[in-house]
Amino acid sequence: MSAAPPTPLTVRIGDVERVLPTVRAGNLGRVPLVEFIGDPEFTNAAAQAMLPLIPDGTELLLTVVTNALPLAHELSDRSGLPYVCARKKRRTYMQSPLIQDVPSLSLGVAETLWLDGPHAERLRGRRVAIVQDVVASGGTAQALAKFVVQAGGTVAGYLAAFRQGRPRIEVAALQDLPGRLP
Ligand SMILES: O=P(O)(O)OC[C@H]1O[C@H](OP(=O)(O)OP(=O)(O)O)[C@H](O)[C@@H]1O
Repeated sequence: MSAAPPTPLTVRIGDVERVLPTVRAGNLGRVPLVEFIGDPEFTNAAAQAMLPLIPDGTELLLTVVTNALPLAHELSDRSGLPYVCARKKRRTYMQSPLIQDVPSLSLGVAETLWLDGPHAERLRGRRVAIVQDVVASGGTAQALAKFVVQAGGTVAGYLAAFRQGRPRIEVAALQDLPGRLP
């Protein structure tokens, strides 16, 4: 007998509704997949709804490629706050980049984040909010927070469109998603 097909999870942000596909992710098993890339309507709705989640006193947003980037861009545009983006690959043009490892327990892959030196410089002395599409274990958020501290800034807080499961940091999110699906 074959297993029953997974029940799709439907989310709604403002007027925009999406059915999230279900994927297998590392040792998490099946999880709902959030994709902002290629979906400006969903991205814009999330960015608009996230505006009130930006901590008071925030001077700059910090995010990371890939899926969080369009969201942070729209949030920056709407809030008027500048943003900086960490990468997941070292680029040849980077100058004295800061480096942080993310030992991702949830997705089952370790990752290295790179923040170009001139971008790191923009964090110095600033109150920085960390922006993500999804926070699951919180490992990526913690690595981004280390960049802020390394660069001489302070972490104003963490915000995400979705909180998945039980992250090890306190994050303001629009909605909760199950950490794993049955
Ligand atoms: O809280 P954590 O357990 O660290 O997981 C959260 C991260 O995982 C996802 O990224 P993904 O690895 O899918 O990369 P992508 O955005 O480059 O697709 C998501 O976009 C977050 O950045």
